[in-house]
Amino acid sequence: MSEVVIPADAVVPVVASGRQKLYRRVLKNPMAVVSLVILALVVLSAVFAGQITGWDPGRADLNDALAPPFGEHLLGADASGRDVLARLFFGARVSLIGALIALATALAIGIPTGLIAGYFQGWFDSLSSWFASLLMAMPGLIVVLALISVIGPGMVGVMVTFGALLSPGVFRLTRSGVVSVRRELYIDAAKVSGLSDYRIISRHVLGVIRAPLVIQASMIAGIAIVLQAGLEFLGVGDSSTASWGQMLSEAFSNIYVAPTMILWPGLIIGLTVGSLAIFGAALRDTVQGAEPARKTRRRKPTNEEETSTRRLDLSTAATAAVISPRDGGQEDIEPSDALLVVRDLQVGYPQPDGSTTIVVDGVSLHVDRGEVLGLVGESGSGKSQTAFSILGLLPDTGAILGGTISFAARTIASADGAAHGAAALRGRQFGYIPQEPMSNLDPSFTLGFQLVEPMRHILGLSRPAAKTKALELLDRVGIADPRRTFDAYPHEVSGGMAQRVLIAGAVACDPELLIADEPTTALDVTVQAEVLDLLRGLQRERSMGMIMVTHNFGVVADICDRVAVMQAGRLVEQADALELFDDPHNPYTRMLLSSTLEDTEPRAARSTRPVSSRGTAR
Ligand SMILES: Nc1ncnc2c1ncn2[C@@H]1O[C@H](COP(=O)(O)OP(=O)(O)OP(=O)(O)O)[C@@H](O)[C@H]1O
Repeated sequence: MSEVVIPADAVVPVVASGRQKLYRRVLKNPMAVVSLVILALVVLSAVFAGQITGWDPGRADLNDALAPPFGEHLLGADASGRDVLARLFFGARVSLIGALIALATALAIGIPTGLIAGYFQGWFDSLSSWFASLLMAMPGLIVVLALISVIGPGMVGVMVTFGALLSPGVFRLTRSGVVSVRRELYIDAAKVSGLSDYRIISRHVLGVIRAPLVIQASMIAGIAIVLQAGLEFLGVGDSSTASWGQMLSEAFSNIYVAPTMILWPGLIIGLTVGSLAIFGAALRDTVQGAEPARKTRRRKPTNEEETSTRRLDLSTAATAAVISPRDGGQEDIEPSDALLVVRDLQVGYPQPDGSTTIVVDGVSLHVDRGEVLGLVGESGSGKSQTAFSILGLLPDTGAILGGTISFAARTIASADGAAHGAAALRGRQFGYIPQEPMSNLDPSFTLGFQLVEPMRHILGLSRPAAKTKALELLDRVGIADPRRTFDAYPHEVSGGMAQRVLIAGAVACDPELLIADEPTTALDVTVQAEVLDLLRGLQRERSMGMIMVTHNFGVVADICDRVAVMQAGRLVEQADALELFDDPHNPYTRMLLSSTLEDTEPRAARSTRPVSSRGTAR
């Protein structure tokens, strides 16, 4: 069976305003317009075949046998005296319905299996990929001929079989499209906002493969028409109904007597299949031409970060073995009413050789209500892995190997895998602010849609109520023109605005715990301070607990009440922020402090902070 190949770079989302105006751009392409007109004429002639020709396609009159064109019969009559034009138009019905059946079957099998395999992967992916390869290796025509000998020449059975044999192409296209986006940060962001897998797949993933699927569908329809005509030509179709393949076969038998007879079915098959292919190509060109480059998942470190990391790397070896008196960050004063408690957390990645890479080891910390905990350390020290463990968003290859995580006195994660509470808390009690605002927004949807959707799903708000709340939130996070931003697509706003939108989204469902993963790193320095002010303001007015993941002690000085310092997956020191700045015990902490603060002063004076309920300065 011939495979329909869509180039990998066609697997791109139809985005932004491009999506709205796609049909307009397609209509500006002359090839697309011509092919659409031809396809429309074929469809109309099939639908109104009886009215247009006035002839019964099965009515034979030997007096008219092989009558020439432009007489009583516009395109002449065949060897049995049947009207060629009527048979062409009625034959179009057979071809179009056959193509639709094959197409529907291919899409019905290929799309769901491709979505599930690409999104969830695992055993289903392996099994379905193996099965798709098996189907593609089958000689399609022979399978269909064998089937016809068993079930007879009925069109439905034959075209369903064609569709099933063409479905691996759809499966592969869908799967590769899903795989290319499933690791995108905006998919993680959608998970964090509490959306179910079904909603993420239907809204964020399916949108990416919509355009390439349309292209693939046009090609499958063309192939189905050709294959069906080929079968009819070989005489294995239903001879009682007029069809293009049957007309070709009859014309071929009389080619020396009436050579023009072969022209009409050949022409209409060629025009229809060619138009489908040209329309698919025009659509692909339009989509690709309009596509802005998709942001990559991983951000390139800034020069400042690179320098900082290099500085840290030089001194890490010297400090690695030293643990301070406030060592290991082990919690000896964990309050009984703490909002979040992490005890002896160990996270690891099993390796193919049977060993396990431990990336977080024995981390214990807590966050009180209304408290900001800074989680600090150099790149690779395990900050994000700790945060993702709390959010229940570790990659499939990673696992919690030891310890527990409790939220509001309920265990939500443990090494035995018995507790999986984080998924239910995401978007509700847990809010998350990511590092790279742009990558965490789906380019296919407006910012407003991305704010409203979780609110409708999680808070059960109506669309107008969710929109009103979204506009209020946009106003609260300092967006100058909330309505315009609400209707904008991610590429139409600046990084700072995008981060404000994500902050609005993170607090939209009134979370109790906000986890901010280096929320200012990707922003311009002038915007960083404003975003920190905003976060601090929101955190205070809502009394949220907050974990601020950062490598920057300037940020800690600005916003954190307590600090936990991580090095190589372990906590090396944990203390009140004031104490830590005044008297860092651990050499690694001292080295971090000196490397971060050597060029800059903390922006806010710490003495201006209020005193928390636990008596720690903020
Ligand atoms: N999917 C993964 N598979 C294996 N190891 C991983 C994976 N993700 C992260 N790690 C490892 O876990 C360790 C901790 O990574 P983590 O992302 O938590 O660091 P980080 O302190 O947040 O750094 P950064 O500030 O650069 O984000 C690193 O050594 C990293 O290589």
